[in-house]
Amino acid sequence: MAVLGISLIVASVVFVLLRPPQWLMLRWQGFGGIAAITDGKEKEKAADKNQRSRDGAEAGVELKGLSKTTSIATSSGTLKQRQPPPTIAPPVIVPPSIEEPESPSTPKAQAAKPLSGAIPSLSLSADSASSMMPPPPLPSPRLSNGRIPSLNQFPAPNSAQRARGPTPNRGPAASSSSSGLAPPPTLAAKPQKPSRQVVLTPGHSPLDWARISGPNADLRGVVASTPYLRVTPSMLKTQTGRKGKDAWMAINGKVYNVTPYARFHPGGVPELMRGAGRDGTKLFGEIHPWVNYETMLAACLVGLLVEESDGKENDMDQMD
Ligand code: HEM
Repeated sequence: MAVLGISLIVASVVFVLLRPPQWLMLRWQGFGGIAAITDGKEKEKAADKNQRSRDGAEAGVELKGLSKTTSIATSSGTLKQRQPPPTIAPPVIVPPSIEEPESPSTPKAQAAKPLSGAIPSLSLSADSASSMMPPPPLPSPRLSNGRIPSLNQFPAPNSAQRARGPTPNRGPAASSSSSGLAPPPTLAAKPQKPSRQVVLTPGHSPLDWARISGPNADLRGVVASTPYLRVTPSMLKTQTGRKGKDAWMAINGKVYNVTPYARFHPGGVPELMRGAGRDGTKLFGEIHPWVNYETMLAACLVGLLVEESDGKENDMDQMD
């Protein structure tokens, strides 16, 4: 029984091989893998070419005319050989010199001749490169000074990330234009200028001044029982620190005796005396507006700066 079944299968296979049905032929044609052989001469020729095409298929040779209708010609009445479907060859470049004119009436399989055994390969010649992706753009032209322009500024000057309008003033460090981490400007910010401080004599440091000008200290230079005075500009003008008199200075409406503080002044005595006998509010604010003069000179407060007429009408002792 098994022998009978195997025999039937073998007979079927032999029959299909010898007389392949039409639908099977079309499918093979779709794969481009069958060629017709018309006579015995061509049969041998094709067999030889098939062998070479199988060898050359891996090398990228092309079978021409395979998409055209082919049939198994039986002009001689003999069963013709059928070549197996070749492997799908990768796209190759066929030089025009090996193209042969085809007759439209006699489609036939034709294996492309191998290029003298050489394996076709892609080349980067000018012709082939023209159909490829264009190369990346060349770098920007050099500047007049020969240097390649670079993005040393981020964001770029024309970037949308850059704020419009003039560059905001971020304090003294903004002039360097390289640091955006400068502290925000405040009224207490200290400008970056060369220091004009002087070397204080021993015993005249800020700590020494804080010690001697404590809460209970009285450094006004007047009789201890004297109340706060109403100081007119003419009175203030006489207190210049010369001719044995103390130096008074008005700052924001308050009059201080700055003589005790002079040798403790970090800016030096001459600088301090520039405001002696006058209203030094503007001068003081131009140099060091951050200095807490009210606390430092609390023990030196003489009185209040008043108008000239107020000083004449009222007695200085009546000042509160
Ligand atoms: C209005 C007259 C004054 C002038 C012309 C003057 C001038 C100066 C100058 C030039 C400096 C050095 C600034 C620097 O570091 O380069 C300085 C520092 C200083 N002055 Fe005056 N000063 C005056 C009044 C005062 C008064 C009344 C006080 C008292 C509260 C005072 C307290 C200080 C302090 C504490 C410093 C050190 C500031 C710091 O290190 O930041 N100055 N002054």
